[in-house]
Amino acid sequence: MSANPRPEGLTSRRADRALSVMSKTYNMEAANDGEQINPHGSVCLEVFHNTWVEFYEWEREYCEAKLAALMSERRKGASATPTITATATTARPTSPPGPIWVIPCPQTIVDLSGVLADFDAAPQYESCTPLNGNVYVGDDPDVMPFLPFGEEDWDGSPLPGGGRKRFSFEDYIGEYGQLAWMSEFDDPDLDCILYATTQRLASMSISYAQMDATSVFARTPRLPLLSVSSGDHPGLEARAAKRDFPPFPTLPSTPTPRPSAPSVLSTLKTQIYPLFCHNLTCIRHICPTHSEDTPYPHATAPRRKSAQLANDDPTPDLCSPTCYRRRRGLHTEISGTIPMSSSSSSVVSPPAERGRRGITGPSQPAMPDSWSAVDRDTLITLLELDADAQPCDLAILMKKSCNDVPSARGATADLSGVPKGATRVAVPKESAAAQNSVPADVPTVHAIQSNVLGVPLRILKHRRVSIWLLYGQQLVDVVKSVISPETAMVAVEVRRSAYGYGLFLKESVLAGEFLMEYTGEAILDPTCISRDYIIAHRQRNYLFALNTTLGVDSSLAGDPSRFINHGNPPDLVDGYVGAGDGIANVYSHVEITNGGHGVVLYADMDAGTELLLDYGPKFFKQVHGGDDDGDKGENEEEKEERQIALKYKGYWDDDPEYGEAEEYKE
Ligand SMILES: C[S@@+](CC[C@H](N)C(=O)[O-])C[C@H]1O[C@@H](n2cnc3c(N)ncnc32)[C@H](O)[C@@H]1O
Repeated sequence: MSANPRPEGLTSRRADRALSVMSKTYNMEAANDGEQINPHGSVCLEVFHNTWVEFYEWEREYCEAKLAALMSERRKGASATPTITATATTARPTSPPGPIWVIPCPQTIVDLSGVLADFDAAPQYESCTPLNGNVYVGDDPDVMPFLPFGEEDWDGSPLPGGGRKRFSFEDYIGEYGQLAWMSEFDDPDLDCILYATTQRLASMSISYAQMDATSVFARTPRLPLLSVSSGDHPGLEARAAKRDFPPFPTLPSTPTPRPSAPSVLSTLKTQIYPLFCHNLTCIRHICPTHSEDTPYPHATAPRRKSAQLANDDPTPDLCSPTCYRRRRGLHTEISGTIPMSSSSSSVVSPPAERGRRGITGPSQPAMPDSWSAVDRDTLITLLELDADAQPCDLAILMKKSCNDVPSARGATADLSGVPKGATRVAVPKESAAAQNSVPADVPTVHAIQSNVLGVPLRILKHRRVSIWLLYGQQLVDVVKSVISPETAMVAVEVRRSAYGYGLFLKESVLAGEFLMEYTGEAILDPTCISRDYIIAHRQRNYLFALNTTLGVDSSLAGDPSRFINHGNPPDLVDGYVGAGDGIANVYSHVEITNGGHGVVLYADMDAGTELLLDYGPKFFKQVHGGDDDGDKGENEEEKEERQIALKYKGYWDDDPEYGEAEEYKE
């Protein structure tokens, strides 16, 4: 592919030299320090050296392949488009002191021949790291991360009174202790190489402790290995947990896998639930106010058979045409209570059940072939929490076909009807009517749902189960992991819109349906304030109110919901000044989601529609400089009010249940 000569051997010659320098330095320093040469030291050095060489060889090929893949789509319709012929040469960063960094830096040469020249200029937008949940940042480090160029005026246009509005450098710099270039450079490639090295060494049965003991990797304060932290610098493992890796062999695949559903759910059952305050509004794991003991609810036998449950749903219209209940005519043809007996002639078995009966006689229905062991465990746990959960709700939660759920549900039950794996509780043999009534003194499925799953129906209908827990001072993802973020979110795409980019639906959604969570960095007030300068300068605000303590900012990390533009409230005749003509079709709500408060978005509309959310009355006036001289004309009180409005541009949820994030106050 490349017309340019590749620098064969260059990288490895340099790396060879580097190894010899490193070995000498290592041995010399160890000798100087009177240390014994660690027998693992040379192995660590050699593996590091080889990994370094391989990484940069791989990186060049990877970048070229990526470029080619990115261009292939464009080429299809653009045969005559001119191409760039050039070779980009990037040098690795030069060396700060330290044994590892005496390595002469190799050059990476990326061949750009064949890259199309006519890329469309994209609308301005902030780059963003993808997230599938809020990350708690709190306060930014005391380092100024952004230095606008001198020529970047407010927006390039003259102000009404003459002159041009410029970025307020002095105020902005005052927010930080030092400038970014004054702080030490953390090379992300070096973390990749180090991490891959440690994985390789581990596979050679060299333990992390042994690697650390060589001190090969820990000689400079910037490179503590694994969990070792020096000063404010987190160890390699802590850094690795917070980043995505490129797909270099032996690096963890991205995104970092979340704990699998069974382990999350069994943790919930055995470890977290007993510590969790049963009061839904309480966020403490050991709660001094609501101190009652709340044991994990006993699984109860289902009181209803699938066919009966089909009749319970008060909102049958929510079902799709493929719903098993529709196919069996249950919505329209059967009214009243379906007889309890499975031998009742009016109850038609779902296809899977019928098939099994034909072969094996009157045995249990089987798990559908497409269901994995994790699916099965998830279903069992959900049935343990609510043995009589609606099959259609389960189908939504599990993202499975409605038709599959009844047979899967049947397959989890043994003859007495208790889900397999559940703690058995004797179910008195009573009349059907008595079984259907909920005894007052037993923690019922409704109580269980209130305690564990939050508001049951709403959550079930909105495709998500979320729970908020503090466990051992850590925020723990619990049930939401059952549903992967991808499947819990409706299909959307980011396209150009009237205001830069916008977010559009790719599938129709129902009234009030859960769309997605607005994720980003959960930041505290001082960080909100220091980021205000950038917001005002770029005139793009991605900061959303979360609670009294935190804002969620998706300017640096977030999900596609960050592209939702503003729409005026439908009942506001003239809209807000400077806010365009669009009408809001999305509403937001602060709810308890996995790991803490989260902003969630709901909607009602057809595929292709652009999602628009009402940013609130003050947003455009105060964020987008309705005031001619910006901050200058404000007194302190006005400034504070503006900053608060900025932070809380979203809707306040004044429900006391979601009031304050106590854990962040401490
Ligand atoms: C959360 S971002 C929305 C995504 C943004 N359009 C982008 O391209 O990244 C909010 C910013 O979009 C712009 N915006 C959104 N809705 C707008 C509207 N109705 N009128 C003018 N600007 C709008 C403003 O710059 C606002 O600060």
